[in-house]
Amino acid sequence: MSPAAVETESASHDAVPKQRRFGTFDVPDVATKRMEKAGIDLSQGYPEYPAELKTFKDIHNLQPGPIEFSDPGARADREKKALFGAAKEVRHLTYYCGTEIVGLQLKDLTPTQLDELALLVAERNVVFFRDQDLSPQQQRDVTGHFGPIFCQGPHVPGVPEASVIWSQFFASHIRKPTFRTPFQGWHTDIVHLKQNFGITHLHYDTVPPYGGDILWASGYAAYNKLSPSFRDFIDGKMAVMRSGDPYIDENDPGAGPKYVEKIHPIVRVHPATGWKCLYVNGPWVLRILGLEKAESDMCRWHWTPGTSALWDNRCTLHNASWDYENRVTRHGTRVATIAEAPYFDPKAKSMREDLGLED
Ligand SMILES: O=C(O)CCC(=O)C(=O)O
Ligand SMILES: [Fe+2]
Repeated sequence: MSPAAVETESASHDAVPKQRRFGTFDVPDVATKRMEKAGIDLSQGYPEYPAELKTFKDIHNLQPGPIEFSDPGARADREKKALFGAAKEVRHLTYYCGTEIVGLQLKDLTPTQLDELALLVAERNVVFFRDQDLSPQQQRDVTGHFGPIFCQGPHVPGVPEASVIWSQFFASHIRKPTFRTPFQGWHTDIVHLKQNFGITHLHYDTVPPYGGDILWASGYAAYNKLSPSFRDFIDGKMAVMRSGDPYIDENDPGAGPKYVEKIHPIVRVHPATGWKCLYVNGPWVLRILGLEKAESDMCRWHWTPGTSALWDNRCTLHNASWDYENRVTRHGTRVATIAEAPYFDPKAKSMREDLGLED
C-alpha cells in the first residue's frame, strides 16, 4: 500500500468513533444499534465492576461438586456432513489451526450442526463466521449448546451470560488510569477452576479497520513440537496453575483479593478428538516451548464487524494484539462454557500419531 493510501485510510478511521452516552458510559454506535435491536435497555449503562466483583466472591467455592458436562463434539458425525453440506464454503486458515465457515448464520444452526461445530472447533482449535446477525441473547443460546455457561466481568444488561469485551470501557471504569488489556500474551482463559472453559464464543460488533487481531495457537501441535523424550517426560505431570487476577474468597473476605490456584495436568486429552495437547497458561508459563518456530501452528484473524470466533480453551492458546492501543473502538460480547476437569490418559494418542503425520 502506498503511503498516501495509508494517510487517507487512517485519517478516516482515526476520527472519534460515533458513540452514545448512557450514564457514565459512551457506548459505540454499532454496539448500541445491536443492543437496541435486541431489546436491551442500555439506560443504566453496563453493570459496574465493583458489583461484578461480588459474583467473584465465592470463586473458591464456585464448583463445590462436579458440573455435568458431556462434550457435544464427542457424539458428532466425524465427517460433519450436516454442517459442511449446508455451508457455502469451508476454508482452512493454516495447516493445523483455524477454519472459516462461509454462508451460515450461527443462530440458524440445528443441534446436529452444532454438535459437528463443537467437533470442528475441537479439531481446528478456532472456527470463524463473518457477517453474523447475532444478538447477545442468540449468542448465549447458540453457545449454551456446548456446555454450562460461565460469565465473568461486566455483562450485557439483562443477559448475565454475555460478558462485555471492551478494553476502552475496562480502561476507564475498571483499572484507572491506564490499562493494557489482560488478554495480551499467550494464554488460555481461566485455569483456576476445577472445570475450566471449553468452547468460548467471542463476537465483535465494533472493530478497528486495522489492528486488534487475535492470534490462536494449537496446543496439539505445540505438544508435537516437543522432542519425543520431552513429551514422555511431561506426560502425566501436574502443575499448579494460578489465576490471572486475584479474587475475594467468601470464606475469608477480610484477607482481600487472593490469587486462586489449582493443580492440573500440563498435558491433557480432549474428550472429543482424543488427542493429547499441551495445557499451559501465561501467568504460569512464560513462554511456550517451541512456539517461536511454530508459525504454521498459529492462525491470525483480522476482525470485521459482526464476526464470531469460537475457540476451544482446552487445546488452544490465544493472544490479543495490542497494536491498536485503545485508540480506536473495539467492542464485543463473549459467552464461555465450562468443560470437563482436565485429565490425562496415558493411552491417548497425539494428533500426529492419530492422523499418521510425520513428526
Ligand atoms: O479481544 C480481546 O481483547 C480479548 C480476547 C481474549 O483473550 C478473550 O476474550 O479471552
Ligand atoms: Fe483470553
